[in-house]
Amino acid sequence: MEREVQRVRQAFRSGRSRPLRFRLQQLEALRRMVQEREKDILAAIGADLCKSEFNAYSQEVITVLGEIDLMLENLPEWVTAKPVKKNLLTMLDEAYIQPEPLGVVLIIGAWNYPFILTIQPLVGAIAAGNAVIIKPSELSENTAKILAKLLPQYLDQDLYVIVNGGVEETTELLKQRFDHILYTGNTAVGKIVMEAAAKHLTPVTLELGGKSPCYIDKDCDLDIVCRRITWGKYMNCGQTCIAPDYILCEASLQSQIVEKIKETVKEFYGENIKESPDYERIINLRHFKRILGLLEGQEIAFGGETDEATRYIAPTILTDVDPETKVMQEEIFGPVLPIVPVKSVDEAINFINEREKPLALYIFSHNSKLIKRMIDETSSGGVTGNDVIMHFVLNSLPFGGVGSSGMGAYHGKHSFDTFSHQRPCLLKSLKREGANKLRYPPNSQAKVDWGKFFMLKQFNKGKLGLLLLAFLGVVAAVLVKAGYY
Ligand SMILES: NC(=O)C1=CN([C@@H]2O[C@H](COP(=O)(O)OP(=O)(O)OC[C@H]3O[C@@H](n4cnc5c(N)ncnc54)[C@H](O)[C@@H]3O)[C@@H](O)[C@H]2O)C=CC1
Ligand SMILES: CCCCCCCCCC(=O)O
Repeated sequence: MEREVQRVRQAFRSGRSRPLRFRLQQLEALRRMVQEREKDILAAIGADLCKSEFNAYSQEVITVLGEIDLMLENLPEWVTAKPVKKNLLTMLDEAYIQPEPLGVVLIIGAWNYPFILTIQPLVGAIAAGNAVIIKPSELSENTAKILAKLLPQYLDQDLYVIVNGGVEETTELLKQRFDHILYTGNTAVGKIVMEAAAKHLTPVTLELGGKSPCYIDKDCDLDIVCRRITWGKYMNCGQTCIAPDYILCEASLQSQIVEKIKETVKEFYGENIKESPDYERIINLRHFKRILGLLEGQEIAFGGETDEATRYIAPTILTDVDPETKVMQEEIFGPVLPIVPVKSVDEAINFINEREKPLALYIFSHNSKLIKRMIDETSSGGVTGNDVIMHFVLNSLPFGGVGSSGMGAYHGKHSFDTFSHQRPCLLKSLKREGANKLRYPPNSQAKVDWGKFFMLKQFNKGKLGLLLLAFLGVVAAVLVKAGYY
């Protein structure tokens, strides 16, 4: 592993990942890969998660293509140095921020959206001029294999390297020195990643999980609310990090919510959900059994059917859920939707604030003041009001967690920034030494007074002095303009 990382570092040091033209070429090559090998990619995702081609395309491929297009369009502007505001001391100098690549980036992906969660960060890392080691999840083995086959056919083979394997390989990788690590996965492993990164002072972006609450106010259109929640909760069989994990609402709304979700499930997946090409399966037996364990002792208001052989779990709703039970203690990551009754919005806000900061918060209400109030009085990685999931899709919004749901963010320009160092540059002239002498020893009250004038715009010599100084300023400006200084 050490040799592999060294090889990538050597390639980075060659400097060829830096020029804008090269970055654009690589992004175009990646886009060609996705377009030319679309069938293979969709088949691999399909085999991992029992997902239809339509769903694999619309949930994973579209967003990646959109991200590449955005980079291709905006990269020339983003890589350009940005001049910054100057002060009196630096008004004749050049001052700007130059984004520069960080170096060798490690991207560790998760299995639930195995394509987008590795390729979307890769797009950002290439755009920012880095070399990259990509470690897809071993649980989505078909996607991991197809990526290992395709990426070297389209991208520079020394700069962008894929390493497949499990915990052992990831552990070995994490011993190496990187310039940034972006990890997507569960919070416990997030701590392992951060600990390993700390040994090299490597910055991390941690895209973790958690329990994302969904508050439903009684002032709303329940038909629409339930349709949107049904889509976001049962998409990918509930294995979405920003799926609404549980519902908070007044007890009286529960039965209507159950009825409306039930109707929508029928509308979306038909009478026989098992036959629906739009309904996925649980990734493996371990997760299947874990989710079944969460149902123990619960009041199942809808669903609950399971089939171990195909790892099928029906869209399920639990009502009157006790917050102390297991299903409310860990992220569900499956098609089980608990409803926890609360008496008021205040109680909902307290409920959210008493727990770890979630990755997403969803609030449904006609009352925009209530939505804003909940945003102001809680914290979460992101928020969508009156819908679910959709803040992930808008790539002008940074995507990431806060507290135990993660740190740092990516998507669009935010990815470019995450994988860049914003390098402050001040370029002075070797002339104009007269003004510089004010900061050299020996120091004096007069120099301090000049320092106060330049840095704090304070002048303590009375009105006459100020007038004189203004006059000198005008003379200096004229001289500068005329090129005498
Ligand atoms: N914030 C976000 O964008 C997302 C967060 N997630 C979260 O990820 C979780 C599901 O993913 P996981 O089951 O964790 O995915 P996983 O089992 O695929 O693990 C993710 C990566 O961590 C590596 N890994 C696993 N155990 C390790 C260990 N002991 N040491 C070093 N590396 C290790 C794996 O090789 C894999 O590449 C959920 O909590 C979900 O909410 C999932 C998708 C998106
Ligand atoms: C238009 C639907 C796009 C859905 C993409 C969802 C990917 C979320 C990744 C995750 O949160 O685990």
